[in-house]
Amino acid sequence: MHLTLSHLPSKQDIKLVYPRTPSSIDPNNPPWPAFRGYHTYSFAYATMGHRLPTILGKAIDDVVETLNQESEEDRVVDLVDCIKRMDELKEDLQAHAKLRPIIDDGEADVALWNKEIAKYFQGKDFMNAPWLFAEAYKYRRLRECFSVSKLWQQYDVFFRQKCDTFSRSGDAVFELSTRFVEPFKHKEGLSAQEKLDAERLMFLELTQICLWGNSTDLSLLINMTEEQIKSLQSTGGENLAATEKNILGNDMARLWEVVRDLKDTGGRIDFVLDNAGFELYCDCVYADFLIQSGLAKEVRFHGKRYPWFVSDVTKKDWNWLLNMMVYGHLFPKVTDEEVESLRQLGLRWKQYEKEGKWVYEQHPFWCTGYTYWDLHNEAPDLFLHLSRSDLVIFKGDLNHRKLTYDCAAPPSTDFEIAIGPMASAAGAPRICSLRTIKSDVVVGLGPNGDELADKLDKEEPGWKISGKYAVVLLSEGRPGEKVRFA
Ligand SMILES: O=P(O)(O)OC[C@@]1(O)O[C@H](CO)[C@@H](O)[C@@H]1O
Repeated sequence: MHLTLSHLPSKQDIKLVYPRTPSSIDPNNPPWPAFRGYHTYSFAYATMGHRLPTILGKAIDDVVETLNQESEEDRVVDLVDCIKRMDELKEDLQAHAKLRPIIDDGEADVALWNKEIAKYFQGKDFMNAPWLFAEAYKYRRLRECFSVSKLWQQYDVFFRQKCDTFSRSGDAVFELSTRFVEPFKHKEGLSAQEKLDAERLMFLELTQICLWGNSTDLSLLINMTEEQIKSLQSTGGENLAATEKNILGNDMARLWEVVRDLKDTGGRIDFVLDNAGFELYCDCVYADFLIQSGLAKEVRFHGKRYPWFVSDVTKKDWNWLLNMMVYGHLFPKVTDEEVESLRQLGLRWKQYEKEGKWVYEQHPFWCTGYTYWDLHNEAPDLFLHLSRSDLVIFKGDLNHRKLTYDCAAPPSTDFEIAIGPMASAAGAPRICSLRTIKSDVVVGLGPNGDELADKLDKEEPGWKISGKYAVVLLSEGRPGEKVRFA
């Protein structure tokens, strides 16, 4: 039957109003429209449909390599079961299966995961759940493949890749170690103002080194040649001056003022880490300067409890870096002086750890699907802990996505608005996001940011994922105010 309905009202052009009101925001409904895997031609789609299956395929290859080197039957059998579970996960991913609860494998985050799935993602699948959650969920399921095993619970499928990339970064590693092996000290005869100026210049250059150190993120650079890696990691002064123009939202001058004001007493600075290997090494060079110059008396590094988004830092990666610097033979064709510079640097960093000047931490919240808008509610202990810091530096793209709820906020949106409670809750610390832009969300570009983004969309398609551009954004927070929980 065919109805002719010519007298009904015409369809309305319904306009949703963004940002959503705070009470209607939840993990399935971010403040601005979510990125979802089914948005064909988006980076979310490319990641969910292509990058993640490729990453999983490579991870399976890694486990097979380990299996082929194993001799004990019980270990072999147990590892074969891990591979079966990984195969199932890959099938689920490719079939866009529904997101099931995480098996209770004794990890500290099981309840957080399953609560979020039950409350917001019942019936959702890998493609129609928000990209950030679906992607994080995949890494949690990968963890489960091993955590339910008897003998392979701590196995890291990405460990080989992380070590390889660092060992291919020799030029940049020695460029920095030979410059920073001697503890920081001022030239003779400088006035107080000249000393401060020298510290400011050093701080600004090291901030850029720490920022661009993030360019070599393994999950994106699967097929890079050594030459390409070298050019990305170039740490020379000229290169840094040229790259500053690629920082599209740049609060570095204010960042220096914040850090400078800590000088009298020496502050506490926290790094929420991103990638292992070269990026972590750059973070440590930066943190070393903060300690040496007296700007910080304590640096806390926050890493992941288990392998995460391919290259994120775990405690094992942290230990590996420091021990390789002191004892390793990673780099062929190096001079004795270069080896010694790296060893001295490694020894100094280990000493900081012994003295409690550097502390490595791994709160379970960092490996959940929640964005940092929920940190205050879902990890109050962590919020309280961060609120006592003088400055929390979030490294990299993923942390930036989590700070900003990974949604389509206009590029002109103020960073403080985009990060919600992490800026507005009482006691929120000062926050800085050091991020090379590698995915869709872009905020903090200033009043003309929307036009700038439109221009780049037209002239340089792919500018949001190339890692060529960056932001250094600061939120003042509400430090010193009493933290309150409802
Ligand atoms: O956080 P990082 O290392 O800077 O970048 C991580 C990344 O490569 O992987 C994610 C997509 O899979 C994105 O957040 C980003 O593109």
